[in-house]
Amino acid sequence: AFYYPDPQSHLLEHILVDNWGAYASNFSSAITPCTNYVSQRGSTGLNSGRTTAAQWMRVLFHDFITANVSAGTGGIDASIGFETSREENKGSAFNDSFAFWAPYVNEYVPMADLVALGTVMSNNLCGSRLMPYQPGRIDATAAGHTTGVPAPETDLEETLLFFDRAGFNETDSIALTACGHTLGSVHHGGFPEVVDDSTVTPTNTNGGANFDSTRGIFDPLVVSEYLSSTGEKGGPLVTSFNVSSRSDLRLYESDGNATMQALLKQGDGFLDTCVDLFKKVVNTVPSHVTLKEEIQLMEVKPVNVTFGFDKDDKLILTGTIRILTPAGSRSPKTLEFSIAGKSYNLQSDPETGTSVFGRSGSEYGTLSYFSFSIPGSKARKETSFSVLGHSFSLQSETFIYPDTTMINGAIVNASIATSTSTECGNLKVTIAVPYKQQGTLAPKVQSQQITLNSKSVEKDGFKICSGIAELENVPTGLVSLKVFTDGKVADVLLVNGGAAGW
Ligand code: HEM
Repeated sequence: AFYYPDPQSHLLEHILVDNWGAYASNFSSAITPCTNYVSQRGSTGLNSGRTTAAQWMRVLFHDFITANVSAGTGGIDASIGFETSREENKGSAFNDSFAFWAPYVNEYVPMADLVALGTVMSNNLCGSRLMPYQPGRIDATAAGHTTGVPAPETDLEETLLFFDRAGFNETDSIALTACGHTLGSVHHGGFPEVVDDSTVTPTNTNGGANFDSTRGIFDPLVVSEYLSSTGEKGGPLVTSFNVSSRSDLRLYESDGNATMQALLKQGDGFLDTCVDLFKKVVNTVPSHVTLKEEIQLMEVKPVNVTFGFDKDDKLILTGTIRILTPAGSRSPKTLEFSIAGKSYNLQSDPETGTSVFGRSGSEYGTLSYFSFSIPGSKARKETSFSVLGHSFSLQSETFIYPDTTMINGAIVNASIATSTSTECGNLKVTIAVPYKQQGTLAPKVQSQQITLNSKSVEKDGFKICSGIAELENVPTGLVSLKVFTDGKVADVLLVNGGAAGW
């Protein structure tokens, strides 16, 4: 199958862009609306007083703040998953978030990239600016050695030391804390020393006391309400009945409120400041990690493109083209698809989706989809096709045949179509599988080889080689198969999106 521009960028672009409607990634729905709590269903969730979009940012903060930038250790590496029993990481955010993210982990998407992505999504969907996103983080295999997360009772000096260790000066620490504390709440359930039980009600069962009057909107309100002592007055870490729990007050006042005043003056520019600071946080990684290029939005994106065989066992090339139309423009009803000097007129599918990309004001971009099925006689031996002047590469020499490549429980069946002159035994097939692991809710990816039988069948001039393998356990998410010819990857197939609904 073909993933543009590559499997990793495709998967992450899908989460970022395909927000709602047809082919949506289920990632966005967790924080739609932004007050949503995804970890409990129905009225239990609605009345929980918890906010998934906020939890995701708190997870980022706790994974990040134990970074020691001068030693090059820690930062965004998902080590927080191993550290949830530490007193400094109390609260439900960590396990809730990792449980939701776990099905999205696979060979191309480590948990650490999802920790970063969670905050990017919270910014993108909940009223902030679109945040740039670079993948390439590497998951820690154990808890980090460094401890020390600021808690409500931590004194100012130590709080600033923790931030400094992670590369943040006083001004940026104040601003980052205000940016984080524009979403969500402090909960009596977890922090009774900050919030008393008066907040616990049938419609707020965990007793969430909000940081500002809009707990689901990324806005500068936390700053203005703090400075004017209106609304939530900066929230429980400013106003707590327990003076020693007023950590935000101590921090904001540490420079005589100069930073908070400056943030207020910025107006909506506060959002740009937050994006810059969050960018620094998500990109704080251990020194052995090099982040990759930013994920680029694809206005024209082929998805699910693969060679296969039709009911008469003839080769076909199938897939769907996704077109993003910005708000205010009309999405196309037809589309020209060109291959081998011939053009095909595609009709749009009835179902469309929407995206924060292409957004203008309160209107979203529209995603429309155009399915295609091209006879193999036209596509075979071609090395590319094109749509709206964008060219996409292809090959049909050796491919994983999706119809008979599947996973049932822990059993994998793989089929490879290749030239009739190839020996099945000369093809190498590997599978990378995410499994549960001890000590963290983050799955761990392991690879193994699939041996192909020497027996084969023929279809439309191809030899089909097959093999079966048993996995050590049932996968927790998407598995990736690769076929190699002469030591080079000839084709990749992503199988079994599962709960993540890839
Ligand atoms: C002095 C530093 C900080 C302290 C002492 C602190 C402390 C806390 C506490 C006690 C909570 C309540 C958690 C709960 O009840 O579930 C909380 C919530 C939160 N914190 Fe902080 N925090 C600090 C800085 C930050 C920073 C820098 C960020 C973001 C980058 C951040 C993001 C959040 C978010 C989004 C929530 C809401 C979580 C929810 O609603 O579930 N915090 N913080």
